Amino acid sequence: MLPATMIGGGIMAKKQRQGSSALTGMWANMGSTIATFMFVWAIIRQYCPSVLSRSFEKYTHRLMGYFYPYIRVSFHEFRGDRLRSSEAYAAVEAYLSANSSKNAKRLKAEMGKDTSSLTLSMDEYERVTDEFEGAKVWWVSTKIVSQSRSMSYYPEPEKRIYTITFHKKHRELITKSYLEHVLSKGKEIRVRNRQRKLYTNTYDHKLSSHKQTMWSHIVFEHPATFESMAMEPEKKREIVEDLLTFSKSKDFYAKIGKAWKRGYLLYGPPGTGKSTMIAAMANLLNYDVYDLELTAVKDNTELRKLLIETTSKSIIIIEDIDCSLDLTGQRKKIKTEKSSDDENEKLRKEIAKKEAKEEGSGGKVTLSGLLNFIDGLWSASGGERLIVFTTNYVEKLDPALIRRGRMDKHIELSYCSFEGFKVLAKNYLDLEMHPMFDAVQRLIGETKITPADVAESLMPKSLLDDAETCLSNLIQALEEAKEKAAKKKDEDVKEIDTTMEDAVQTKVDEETEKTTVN
Ligand SMILES: Nc1ncnc2c1ncn2[C@@H]1O[C@H](COP(=O)(O)OP(=O)(O)OP(=O)(O)O)[C@@H](O)[C@H]1O
Ligand SMILES: [Mg+2]
Repeated sequence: MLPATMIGGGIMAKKQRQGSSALTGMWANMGSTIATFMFVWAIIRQYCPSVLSRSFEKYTHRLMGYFYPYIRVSFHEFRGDRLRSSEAYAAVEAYLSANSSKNAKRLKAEMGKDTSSLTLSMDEYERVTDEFEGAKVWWVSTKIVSQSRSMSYYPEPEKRIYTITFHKKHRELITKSYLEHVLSKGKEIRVRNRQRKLYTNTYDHKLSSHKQTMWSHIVFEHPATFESMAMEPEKKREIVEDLLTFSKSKDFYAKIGKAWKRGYLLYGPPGTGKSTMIAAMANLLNYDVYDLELTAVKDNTELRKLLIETTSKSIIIIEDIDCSLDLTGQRKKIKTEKSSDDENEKLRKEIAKKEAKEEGSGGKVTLSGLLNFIDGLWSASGGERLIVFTTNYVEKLDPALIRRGRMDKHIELSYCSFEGFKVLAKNYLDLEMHPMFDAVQRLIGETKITPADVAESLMPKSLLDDAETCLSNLIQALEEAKEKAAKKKDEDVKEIDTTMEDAVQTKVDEETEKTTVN
C-alpha cells in the first residue's frame, strides 16, 4: 500500500483515490487531516493573495514532514529549460519498462521513438513496487497537463513524471545505490534497444553560400553478422574476440592512459567482404556507423569538425583510402624513387612544410591532418570508437598511415576458401553437406574466386531453382574461372616469351651493328 501523501492533490489524487480505500489506522487519520488541509488550502488559494497561499503551502509541507516517514524523488520528462528531454527520465522509463512493468496491471504500448518494435511501459497513474537489498520502493507514473492558457501556436506539452517513494530509513541505500543501479541499467537497456544509424557526410544545401559538409543519417539495417561471413573460422573467432575485448576495456584504456579507440585496416580484392565485415562489426558491438567520404571534405578544419561530431560507440569508416584524395601520392615518391636517405629526408621535410601550409591556409585535407586526428582528437572526448580503413591495394598506402598504434589490426580478406564456401552454402541453400561439395572443394582450391562471385552463383535465379541447380551453377562458374586463369597464364607466358625474344633480338642487332661499324 502506498503512503497517504502520495495521493495528495491534483489529477494524480483523483485517480489514485479510487484505489486507496483500504487506508488503515494511522494513515487513515492522516488522510483525513490532509484532506482538511487541502480543503483549507484550496479556499486560501482562491480568495487570498498568492503570497499568503504560498506561505500556507510551505508550512503545510513542513508540518507534514514531521509525521510523514516517506521520501519522494521525482524524475521529470523535460529538463529545466523545457527544450531538452531528461536523460535520467529516459533511463528510469527504460528500467521500469524492462523490470517493474512485469507487475504493472495497466501498460502503455508505443512504437519507440528510435525503434521499430513495440515498447510496453507503465501507463499514467499506474504504480509498481520494486525491491532492492531488502528495501521496498514504489514507483508512480503521472502526467501534468498545464492549465495555463498559452498563446503559443504549439500546444503546451504534457509533463510526465516518474516518482519514487521510499521509507526514510532507506535514504542512503536508495539515493546512492538503488538510483545509480536504475540509471545504469536503464542506460544499458536504451543502448541495447536503440535503432542504430548510418551517417554519411554530405553537403548542406541550405547553406549554399557557405558550403560545408554535415552528417546526415538513415537507419542502419544491414543484416550482416560474423556467422554469415565466409572466412576461415579461426580468423573469424580471433577478430570477434578482439572486438569484444576492445568493447569491454574502458578501464584498461583509462589505466594505460590511451584514448579508447582501435584502428582496423581491411584489405583485399574487390568482393571479398570488407564492407560486409564492417556491417558485421557494427552489429556485433551495437555501434553506429559513420561513413566518412574524404573527397567531400573541404579542408582539415572541416574534417576536425566532422570527427568531433561523431558519438561514442561508433565505427568511423574511410573506404578505399588509397583513392581518397592524394593522401598517398606524394609520400609514395619517397619510397619508390631510388633516392638516397638524405634526399628522402629533404623530400619528407618539403612535403611536411607544404602540408602545414595547406593546413594553415585551410587548404585541402592532408595526410598529416588525418593522422593527427586519428592520434589525438579522441583522447579528449574519451569515447568508444573504432576507425576502419579499407583498401584494395595495401601496398599503395603510406606506412605512416597504417603503422600499429594507428591501425592496430590488419585484416586480409581474400579469395573464397572451401570453409568460406560452406558458410555461404549454409546461408544461401541451407545445406551443410552434399555430394556435390567434393567437386566444389577440388575446384575452389585451384581457382581464385571471390566470396561475392560464389554468393552470386549460389543465388537461385528463378523460383524453380533448387540447391542442385545452384551448386551446378557454381561448379560451372569455377570451371570457367579456372579455364580463364589458365588462358591468362598462357598469354602471360607468351607475352614474356615475346618480350624476351624481342630483347634478345635487339641485343643481337646491337652487337651486329657494333661489329659492322668496327
Ligand atoms: N566474406 C564474405 N562473406 C559473405 N558474403 C560476402 C563475403 N564477401 C563478399 N560477400 C558478398 O558479396 C557482396 C560484396 O561484398 P563487399 O561489398 O563486402 O565486398 P568488398 O570487399 O567491400 O568490395 P570492394 O572492395 O569492391 O568494396 C556482399 O554483399 C556479400 O553478399
Ligand atoms: Mg566495399
